Amino acid sequence: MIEMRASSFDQSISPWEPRIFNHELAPGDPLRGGVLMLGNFDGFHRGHRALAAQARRLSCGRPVGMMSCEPHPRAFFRTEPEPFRLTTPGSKARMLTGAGVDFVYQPHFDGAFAGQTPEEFVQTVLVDGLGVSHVVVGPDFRFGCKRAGDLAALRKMGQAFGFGVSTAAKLACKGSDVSSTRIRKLIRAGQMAEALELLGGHWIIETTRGPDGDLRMEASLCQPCPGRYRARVSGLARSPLEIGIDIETNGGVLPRSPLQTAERLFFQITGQHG
Ligand SMILES: Cc1cc2nc3c(=O)[nH]c(=O)nc-3n(C[C@H](O)[C@H](O)[C@H](O)COP(=O)(O)O)c2cc1C
Ligand SMILES: Nc1ncnc2c1ncn2[C@@H]1O[C@H](COP(=O)(O)OP(=O)(O)O)[C@@H](O)[C@H]1O
Repeated sequence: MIEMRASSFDQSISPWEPRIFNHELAPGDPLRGGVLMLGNFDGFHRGHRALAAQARRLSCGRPVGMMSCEPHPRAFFRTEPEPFRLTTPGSKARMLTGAGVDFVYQPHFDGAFAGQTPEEFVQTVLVDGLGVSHVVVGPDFRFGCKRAGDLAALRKMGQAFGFGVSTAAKLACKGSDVSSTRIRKLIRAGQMAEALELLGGHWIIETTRGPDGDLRMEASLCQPCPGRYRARVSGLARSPLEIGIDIETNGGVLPRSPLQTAERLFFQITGQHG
């Protein structure tokens, strides 16, 4: 376990958003041969960012990718009360900006995908489908049918198939691991400042405009306590960069400054008022 420091991740590279796809890579695709991080990466918190920094350090110019299943396995298996997600695919891509991640492999998580044995997943997805040269996982990463595969199994298969496997110590804050579950609890409990610290300083939420014209958080997103938050909004030519937003109990989002009309808006929450 490594205790978190104020600026322990590298935000300096890849200012663009990653390429997102859910299919295998054709022979000759420049993304084949990459370094792939495995997990779900909901929220892309500072533990995830530490893993991404490690993948980037190992890459030596090879593409860096992230696997991120859709829907989230916890939604598929109904092991988490909804709504729980910290990121939608769109907001996760924005959270990834600047983190040095070139692509997101986003397979559809269904019964057939979940039913693959660890060996089938490695052979079909990692080796044949993506042609990975290296994978990076946290020490507790599990994969394959009934979560049968672990780090030791992955290392063994890496040797057999000729790809490298690296891990990183879990990043911790105040003595406990940084995790998506911990951040969800903080957000629900109204402890936004601490949640934002673990997320790396900001949380990007996706909103859509309902038939009544009001903005609402995407239904799958974890609901913060109602209240006023500081936010930045991007992609609107004539709108202020920094605004206040009120988040209501039902996930309604009311900007405190007039904004141009848009069907879909991403707000980067940076703090809470009062
Ligand atoms: C090929 C593959 C198959 C999986 N099959 C299962 C499964 O049968 N049961 C399960 O709970 N999770 C399965 N998972 C999901 C992961 O183990 C998943 O990350 C985990 O359930 C949720 O992780 P968390 O509890 O660490 O958030 C599978 C993942 C992969 C990549
Ligand atoms: N605090 C952390 N430090 C380092 N790696 C982490 C941390 N939290 C998760 N990981 C790793 O990141 C990958 C994605 O983890 P995931 O299970 O999606 O996140 P979480 O555990 O936060 O729900 C996995 O390989 C996991 O082991």
